Amino acid sequence: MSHAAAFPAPARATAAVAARATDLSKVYGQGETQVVALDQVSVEFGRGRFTAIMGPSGSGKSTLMHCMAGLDSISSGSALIGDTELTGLNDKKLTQLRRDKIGFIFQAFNLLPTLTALENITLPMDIAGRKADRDWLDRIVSTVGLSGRLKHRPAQLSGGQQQRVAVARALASQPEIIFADEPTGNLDSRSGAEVLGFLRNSVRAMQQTVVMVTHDPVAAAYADRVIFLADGRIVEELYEPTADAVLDRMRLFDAKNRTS
Ligand SMILES: Nc1ncnc2c1ncn2[C@@H]1O[C@H](COP(=O)(O)OP(=O)(O)OP(=O)(O)O)[C@@H](O)[C@H]1O
Repeated sequence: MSHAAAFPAPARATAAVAARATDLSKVYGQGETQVVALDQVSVEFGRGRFTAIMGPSGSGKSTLMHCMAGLDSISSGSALIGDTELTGLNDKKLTQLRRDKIGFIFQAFNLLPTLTALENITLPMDIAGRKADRDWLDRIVSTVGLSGRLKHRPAQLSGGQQQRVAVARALASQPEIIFADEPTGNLDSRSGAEVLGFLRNSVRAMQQTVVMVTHDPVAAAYADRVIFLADGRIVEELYEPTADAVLDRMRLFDAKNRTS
């Protein structure tokens, strides 16, 4: 009997996928003020892959990320993190899932000002009552280039360094998936490149799964794959993107929008 036959297809498919949306819809409001923010979106985020989500303002990028991360409820369809279906989880279970399986990186670094860099990095694990794996932590801290800065407080760090602390914090617990919302939006291009390079490294060297919302074609080019949203639907995908290829697609969508 072949190995393929020994492992049923759904189990193998699940193992390679860190998160999945199936016919996911999100509707805000009712009646005349109703907005369909996501319209039956189906997408898989492969484990150990770096995916960028792009699209015009209002196309549903943040909504997709928030629904997948259990930060917002979904109207219909399903959203899975690993094998866990988010719909039906109560608030306590959702909080646990976010804490244990998901890492977050936001545009505003969201560090606690009174804690040192190291304390910020280990905070989520401290709250969860989990001990950070020392070797893993050392590896993250040295890869992210913060070894000499661990006792500094956020105000004593540059924007790029602060965001690298936030990236290290997201990586510390080796989450199933990291969601990054415009992680370089507040950074100059050099600091942004450092943060993105580090995120890409964490995918290559540590098999981390990263999903990142961005408006920036240069940032998107760090990803393995770019998904384009328009009006709450996935309209295009690009693998191994270059900034130029991403820019071309964006221009194409703009032109289509102007003529439709
Ligand atoms: N809480 C809410 N209540 C009502 N409508 C909302 C809410 N949040 C988002 N929307 C609407 O849903 C649609 C998708 O919004 P979303 O924030 O996901 O877009 P986006 O692609 O992330 O935009 P941007 O690039 O501007 O951040 C928009 O039309 C928005 O106005």
